[in-house]
Amino acid sequence: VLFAACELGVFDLLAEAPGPLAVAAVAAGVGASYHAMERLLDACVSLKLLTVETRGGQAFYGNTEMSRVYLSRISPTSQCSMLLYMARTTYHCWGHLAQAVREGKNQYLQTFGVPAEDLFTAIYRSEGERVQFMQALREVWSMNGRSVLTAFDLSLFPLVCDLGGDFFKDHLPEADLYILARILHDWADGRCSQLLERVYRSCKPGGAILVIESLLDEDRRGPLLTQLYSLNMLVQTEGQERTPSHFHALLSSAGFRDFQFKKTGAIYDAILARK
Ligand SMILES: C[S@@+](CC[C@H](N)C(=O)[O-])C[C@H]1O[C@@H](n2cnc3c(N)ncnc32)[C@H](O)[C@@H]1O
Repeated sequence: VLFAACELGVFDLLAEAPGPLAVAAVAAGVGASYHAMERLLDACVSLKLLTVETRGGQAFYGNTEMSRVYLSRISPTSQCSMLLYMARTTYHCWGHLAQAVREGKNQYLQTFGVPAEDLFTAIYRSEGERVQFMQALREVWSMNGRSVLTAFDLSLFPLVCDLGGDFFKDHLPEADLYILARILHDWADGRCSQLLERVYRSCKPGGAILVIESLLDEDRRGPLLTQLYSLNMLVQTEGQERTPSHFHALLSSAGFRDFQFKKTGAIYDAILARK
């Protein structure tokens, strides 16, 4: 329901309207069937995605505060691109979850007919898909960027490296701080170790690595969102979400020390380790 309402532009139309709109106006505004739109809007109301008020026997629909802030494209904290990416890509991969659990691997071949030996060739299987994924990735930082970047005092590290090129093969520049946000969760332990060892070798003495990921509780009993992300990593990548001690083991075997982690209380958490 959420995906369809986003895809149809219902939240955008309501965000730009001077006030709540009747079904006919919404259906005409987004080019949809009246009767079908009425059902979608009513489901959105029950899901607390929309408000409804009745005047003169007619229902008028508007955005809830949450929809206004996160679901309309004109909002600076919009999450629309991520929702569209989830609707068009992630959701389809989840349809093969049972098979992913049987095989222990992602479902690009079954879902989209593309082999996933080279993971990001499958993820970026068309230019449109690459652009959609990039736009989607950016959005979360409008909500969660501040909490991960203020988790530690980063003023000690003047030269920061955002890894580009092919980080498994290309030369990595020397820097005081390397930020790996949502990178390690794409990869199995062996590939993570390979990358972390490369980062360690390039890192200046006294420098650090900042890993930004959604951390599982040490006993793996939660948070539910992170457990679901970990299943998402199964259907879409070669990786998983990890506990702090799992990250500690990976980082310390690459040479890093002084491991610290901070749970931010939001989706993504932060880990800092020093060379
Ligand atoms: C889940 S995204 C995270 C992107 C960004 N750090 C963020 O948090 O928004 C993983 C990123 O890793 C990049 N990537 C995958 N393989 C790579 C490689 N071999 N070298 C460099 N970047 C790579 C992808 O292009 C993608 O942008």
